[in-house]
Amino acid sequence: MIQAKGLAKTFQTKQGRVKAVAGVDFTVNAGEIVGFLGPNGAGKTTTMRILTTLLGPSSGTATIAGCDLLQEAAKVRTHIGYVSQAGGSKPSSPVRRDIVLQARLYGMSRAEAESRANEVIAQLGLEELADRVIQTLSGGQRRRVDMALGLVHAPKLLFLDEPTANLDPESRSVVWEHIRRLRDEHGTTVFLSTHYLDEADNLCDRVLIIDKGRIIAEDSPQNLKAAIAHDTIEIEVDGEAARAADLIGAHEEVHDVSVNGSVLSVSCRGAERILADLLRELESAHIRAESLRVVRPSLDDVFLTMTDRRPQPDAAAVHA
Ligand SMILES: Nc1ncnc2c1ncn2[C@@H]1O[C@H](COP(=O)(O)OP(=O)(O)OP(=O)(O)O)[C@@H](O)[C@H]1O
Repeated sequence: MIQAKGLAKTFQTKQGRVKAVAGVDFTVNAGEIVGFLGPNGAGKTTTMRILTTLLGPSSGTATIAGCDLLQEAAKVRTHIGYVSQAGGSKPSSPVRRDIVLQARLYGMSRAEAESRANEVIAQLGLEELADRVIQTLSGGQRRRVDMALGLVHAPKLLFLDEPTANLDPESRSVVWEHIRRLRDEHGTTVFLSTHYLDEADNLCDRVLIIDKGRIIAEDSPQNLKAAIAHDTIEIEVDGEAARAADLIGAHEEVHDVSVNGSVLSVSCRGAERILADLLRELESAHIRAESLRVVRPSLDDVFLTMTDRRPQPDAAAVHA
């Protein structure tokens, strides 16, 4: 659905040249929900604006829904929807009227526009709100109206710029549910930027991490977590914690063991694979495990490590 090749954008400013996007290559397949992550100023919005034909690249190209971004920009626009962070709704308009107007702007007759408005209103659960004036809606409700506007022409591909920024947890999960349904029930491909790593983890099949204008990682949240960060097993033992730490530290899959009172923190790969081994070792040394807990790495760990916000011994391997 998206194939970006060497996309780059340099802005000319009074202070000099700003390389916002430094040559990105990536693919988004039909039916995927892909998250675009990166720290402030990494180049997310610039890349999105290029892909949605709002900004010309300095170099590189892309194919969007089978159309060439540069040669067939008008055709690209018929296949995509874009919901910017600011949204596109008119605050003083009632919901249905704004959606019908948007459909008319896409060239639909009044009857077609009204029928399509009813479809997207139902799709986004806006039936009860259809006659309300947009400025009276909550942030989450308004975000769904913005999405309805972006979907009015039934695009194959929807770009969402930080779809749940500043929403409360409940509104966020409602928006997530609608994004999932868009993909599951309508086959829409979704490319979204987000600052929320839990959003990427919960919602996205794959994430792209961009930093300083370059894509530095591209994989499923699960694979990224497995590649970058260790699991931690916390084991509470009944005495002889130092001897237990020596025993466990000798296991080849164990990266590090630290001791705090009677609790061992075991940093390792594949906790579930080695847990039984570790418990057997302790048992044969007559050390009882009182309790244990497995702590999984989060996508935050991946992000902080990959964007060099936190040093990690294995980061270089993933960068390579
Ligand atoms: N029109 C412009 N003129 C000059 N520099 C720009 C322009 N637009 C963006 N930039 C610069 O390009 C870089 C990337 O900006 P961009 O908005 O794409 O980042 P972002 O990843 O979307 O950041 P954020 O998460 O803060 O929205 C930044 O250094 C920004 O200051």
